[in-house]
Amino acid sequence: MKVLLTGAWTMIATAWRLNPRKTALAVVLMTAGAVAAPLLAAALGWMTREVVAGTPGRAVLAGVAVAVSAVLVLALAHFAHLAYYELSELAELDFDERVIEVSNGSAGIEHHERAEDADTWTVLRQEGRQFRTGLEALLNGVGLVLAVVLTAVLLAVQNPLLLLLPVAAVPPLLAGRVAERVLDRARTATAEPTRAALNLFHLATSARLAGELRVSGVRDELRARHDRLWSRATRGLWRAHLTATWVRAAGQVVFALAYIGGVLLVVRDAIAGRRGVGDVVLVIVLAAQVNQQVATAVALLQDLQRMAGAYRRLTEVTASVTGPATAAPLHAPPARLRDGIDLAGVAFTYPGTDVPVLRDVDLHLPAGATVAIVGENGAGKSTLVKLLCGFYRPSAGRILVDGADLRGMAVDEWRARIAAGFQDFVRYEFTARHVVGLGDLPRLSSEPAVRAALARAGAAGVPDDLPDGLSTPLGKSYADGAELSGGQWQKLALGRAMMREAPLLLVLDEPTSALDPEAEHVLFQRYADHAKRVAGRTGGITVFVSHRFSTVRMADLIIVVGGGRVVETGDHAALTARGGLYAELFALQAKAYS
Ligand SMILES: Nc1ncnc2c1ncn2[C@@H]1O[C@H](COP(=O)(O)OP(=O)(O)OP(=O)(O)O)[C@@H](O)[C@H]1O
Repeated sequence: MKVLLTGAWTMIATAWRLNPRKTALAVVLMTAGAVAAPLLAAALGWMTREVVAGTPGRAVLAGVAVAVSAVLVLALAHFAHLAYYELSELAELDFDERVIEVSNGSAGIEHHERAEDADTWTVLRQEGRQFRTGLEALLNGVGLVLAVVLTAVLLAVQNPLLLLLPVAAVPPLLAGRVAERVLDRARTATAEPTRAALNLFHLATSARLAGELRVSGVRDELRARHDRLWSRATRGLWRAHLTATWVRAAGQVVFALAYIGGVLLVVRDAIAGRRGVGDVVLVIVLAAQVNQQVATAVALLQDLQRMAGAYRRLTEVTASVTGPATAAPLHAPPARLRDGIDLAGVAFTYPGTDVPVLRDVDLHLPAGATVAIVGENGAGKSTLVKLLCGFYRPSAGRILVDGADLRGMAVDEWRARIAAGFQDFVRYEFTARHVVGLGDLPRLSSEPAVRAALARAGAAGVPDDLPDGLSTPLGKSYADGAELSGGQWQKLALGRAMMREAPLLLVLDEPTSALDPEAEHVLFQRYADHAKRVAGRTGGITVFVSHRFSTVRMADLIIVVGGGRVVETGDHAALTARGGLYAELFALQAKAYS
């Protein structure tokens, strides 16, 4: 009940915050429309009484009352729709924005890894779409409460025993709540196959992946898997719907019996001459309305419960993402790096798994250095980079920035001093200028800054190939959006990473995989020169992950990762002379190219 009231309150408060005038109008119209229904029953009873009594003048008056209340019942709800339609659009948008904010508002990204949170996100994305129904239910509910009160008064005047009718409405209400809980549990339980099926659907319909899917001929396989996942999800939901229907039906039977009893009570009074025909008509219509009110209340309660559930999930996920507030004051990153970054006994295990991905990592990344991380697939290179960016906290050990623990540093401020380019970069469908400028928000639209960043990324020529230069909208979101090649997208993403001119840490995690080795080599050479100049001022460290040894060999320090441990460190000359894993990998690649 508390969840329900909190959800209802949050909804009405949201609607009021978004547009108080429309909220008030919708409440007034909905309430008046709902109250008009019992008034219609009263007017019908009155009209019947006047007709039976043979008073035509009063009967006509009562007829007008019947007509007016009938029109109000039909028309007011319709006008209320117009008022809350816009409100529900705004409220849905507001809900989506909160989900986006929570999804991206945390320091780390663990909440995207935990399976139980992933299920909550899936349900949240779906439930957000139901906002319209939730708000409509709430507004209807306000009117319904008044209508129920008025109906109860009219029934009590006829026979106090008839007040048991609304009481008999309680079992269907409770049954409705139980049924919704059954459905809610099923929705959470089937979130995993639903998420997997949606993922397959996006994959199978993505324009970007269409080529690979065709060549590998996996269409039927994907369809079969999609089918199996949906069947699993639907089976679970169907079973829950069946149970819910039985539970609801049992509740409704209780009310149906009470309804029959109530009508018989007044009919008996009428036969005994204690009541007139008008009273019988009134009770028959009112009792039917009580039935309808109960059905509406059950439906509204379900909608409200679903919305309340969505709010509860959002609140829970917000709390789990934000975590408890840290008591100790956080320190700011240094203005410039003097010593560098140290990793002391660092180990890391991904949330929800129990195999450590990194162990016993002790490293010193000197200020101003260019550092390459190499190793075989799955060795832990990207994980190391993510720890440096503060996406995750080490499970053991410490990362020290000029001696200060990263754990105690204000993550937002640390991020503001980092620039990063990843293999999985974002294809923002904005103008080319903004696609790059987003790398440094204060200079989002600055043409000189964007061009300089593109030059550092070896991508100065990309805008020249676009119909409207940097002003060209990119991607399929626009009718006239230009579509870029994978390499062009990657170059713009690299430009974005280069927007911050003097970061303390620049991480490049295979951001050049779509470029040819020579282009990658030239780019790193150019960037390393720039980095050296900037490093003189800020002591900034460049860390890059690459499988190409022609690039790697340029680094001041090469870190070789193998099986979750650092197996070798040194520069190219020292490592080749050592004849270890690096020398082996280097020789293998050199042979492949020769
Ligand atoms: N989000 C995650 N959750 C659980 N395990 C993960 C996650 N990301 C990576 N891993 C595991 O951690 C190990 C190291 O992955 P990582 O991405 O750091 O390797 P990598 O050296 O960068 O590999 P590659 O060269 O293929 O990019 C792998 O075994 C991988 O399965």
